[in-house]
Amino acid sequence: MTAHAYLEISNLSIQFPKSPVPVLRDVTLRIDKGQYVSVIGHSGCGKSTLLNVVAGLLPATAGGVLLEGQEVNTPGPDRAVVFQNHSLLPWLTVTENVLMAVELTVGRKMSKAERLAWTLETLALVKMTHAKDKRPGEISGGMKQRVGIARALAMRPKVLLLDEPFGALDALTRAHLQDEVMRIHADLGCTVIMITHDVEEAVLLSDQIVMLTNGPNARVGEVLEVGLPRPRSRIALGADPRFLAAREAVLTFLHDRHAAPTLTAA
Ligand SMILES: Nc1ncnc2c1ncn2[C@@H]1O[C@H](COP(=O)(O)OP(=O)(O)OP(=O)(O)O)[C@@H](O)[C@H]1O
Repeated sequence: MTAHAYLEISNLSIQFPKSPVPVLRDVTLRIDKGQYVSVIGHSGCGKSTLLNVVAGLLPATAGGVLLEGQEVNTPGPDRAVVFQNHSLLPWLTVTENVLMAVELTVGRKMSKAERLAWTLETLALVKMTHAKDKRPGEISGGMKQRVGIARALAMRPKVLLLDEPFGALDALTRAHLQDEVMRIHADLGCTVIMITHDVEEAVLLSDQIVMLTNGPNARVGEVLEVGLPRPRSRIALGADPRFLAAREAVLTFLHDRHAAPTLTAA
């Protein structure tokens, strides 16, 4: 018998109750501790569904997920999710939004002062100290997403699950946040699974890119190892043949071999 990987998704199939076919079929992935893994595939192929199973928000129809050998079947602070739309509580300040997550998870054994210190430390990690007393309505979209990331990081999760975290941001803000997430990943060493539609983002950030085939019955079509050394600079990589080759491989998968269903049907 082979040893378990740090995070192991085994023969996972998901079928929603009223659907005649599974969304995902027989998905198997082995992810090492500290790896940054992106999942890419056409709209509707089941990326969020996969992430929700790892988060423990959705049960597997067949197969399952193991984290450090333990079966995942409920949500837990060891797996924190960041969604595309930050979902901050508008009546709480930035500090209070993060503090709430701390109080519900890692802060249970801390004093009030320790919880606040932990919260402020996490806000510093995402460079949001300057806006700690503002409410979500008073800060930009990019800043809200930073707070959403801080709220997840405040739990110091083993696995950070990012569901298109930069999808709603303009290109410049997006680039800044990608750089921040790369730095945080290097600093904290957490394992990351990120869903994205952006091929360059996937190559820039990831150790591994998991490409899903079109749904229903989506499966892992290919896994690309991105061997680019870290730390990575977007400027330097722009002309790096290894970066360009990785980008080309993902684009070929998505647009030649597994074109969007609407395109092939046309
Ligand atoms: N709770 C649910 N009940 C029934 N069907 C669902 C449910 N959630 C998702 N689906 C269906 O499962 C399929 C995969 O959805 P999912 O959101 O995982 O795709 P995705 O790859 O993340 O899409 P996108 O890139 O557009 O966000 C879709 O056909 C969707 O309609």
